[in-house]
Amino acid sequence: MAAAPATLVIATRASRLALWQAEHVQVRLQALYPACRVSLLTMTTRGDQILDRTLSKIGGKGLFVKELETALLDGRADLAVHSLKDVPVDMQSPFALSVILERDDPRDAFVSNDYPSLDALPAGAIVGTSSLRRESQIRQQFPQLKIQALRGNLDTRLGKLDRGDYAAIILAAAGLRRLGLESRIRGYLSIEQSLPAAGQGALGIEILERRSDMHAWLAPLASAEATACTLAERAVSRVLGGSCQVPLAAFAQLDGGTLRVDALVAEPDGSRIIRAHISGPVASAVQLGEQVAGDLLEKGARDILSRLLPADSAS
Ligand SMILES: NCc1[nH]cc(CCC(=O)O)c1CC(=O)O
Repeated sequence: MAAAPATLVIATRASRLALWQAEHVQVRLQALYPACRVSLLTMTTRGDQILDRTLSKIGGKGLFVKELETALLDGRADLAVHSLKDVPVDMQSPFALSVILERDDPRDAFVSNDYPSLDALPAGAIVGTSSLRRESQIRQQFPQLKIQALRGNLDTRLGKLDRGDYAAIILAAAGLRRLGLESRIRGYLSIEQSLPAAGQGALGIEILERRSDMHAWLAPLASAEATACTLAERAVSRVLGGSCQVPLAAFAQLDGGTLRVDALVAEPDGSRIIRAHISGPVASAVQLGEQVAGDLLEKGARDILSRLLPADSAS
């Protein structure tokens, strides 16, 4: 292995969640390499600046990653820390996802000041989420509720709830926990009730592919379990051409040496949800994900995707 690094610079977005994640990795790297100076390079991305339109209409998750990648290319930073959920599945050379860290709670959380759960909401109550994945699953189970868009960082979203714009909002439990906001969680949507997004709750570290020194330095941070699970989940999204324009969920769990992968594709209005699952050896994580995606396509996901995506990107 290469000699320990003298300095490491972590590129990060400026949101409180991004900073928590970057600082978490900073602390872990500092513990691994006590003599190294590990610092943060904080930047505001295009995705952070655009608050008035829904993300799915303006080009999606890549918006949050581009500026950070430029810093890697310029040599201003050595690594970028991301919520894995926000990292495009088609990451390409010269960039690489080097390691995936241990996963936090992957579930979606129910947050409300007035109600304990989705079941308790009266007909017509407004639930905030901008995720088509969450929207389709909630609409199928609770057609009497109204779903309305909810954008902004976690503090902004909670502020909109507190202002009374929504009866309840749905957020990733992991993000709330990281910001010390776990007390805002009134309940959890079970995995069955709201199948999570690929990578939800896990952190990924992006570097330049050619930095073999960085790969070696980061390797001790990897979680074998989270890596296997999220490889399968991201394989599902890759085959289905996943983006935030598609209600798509993929979640894998490891039980001994057996990986179980669950996935779904839905009509945004929840009128139809196509599900598939598979179990197999953890060493075949990617193939298991690809197989589940193939099952979904055969069961009707192809029709849904071809309507939701431009003709050439639905496979
Ligand atoms: N979509 C934005 C985003 N990206 C990562 C998280 C939370 C942390 C995670 O899921 O890993 C969130 C907030 C949310 O979905 O409520």
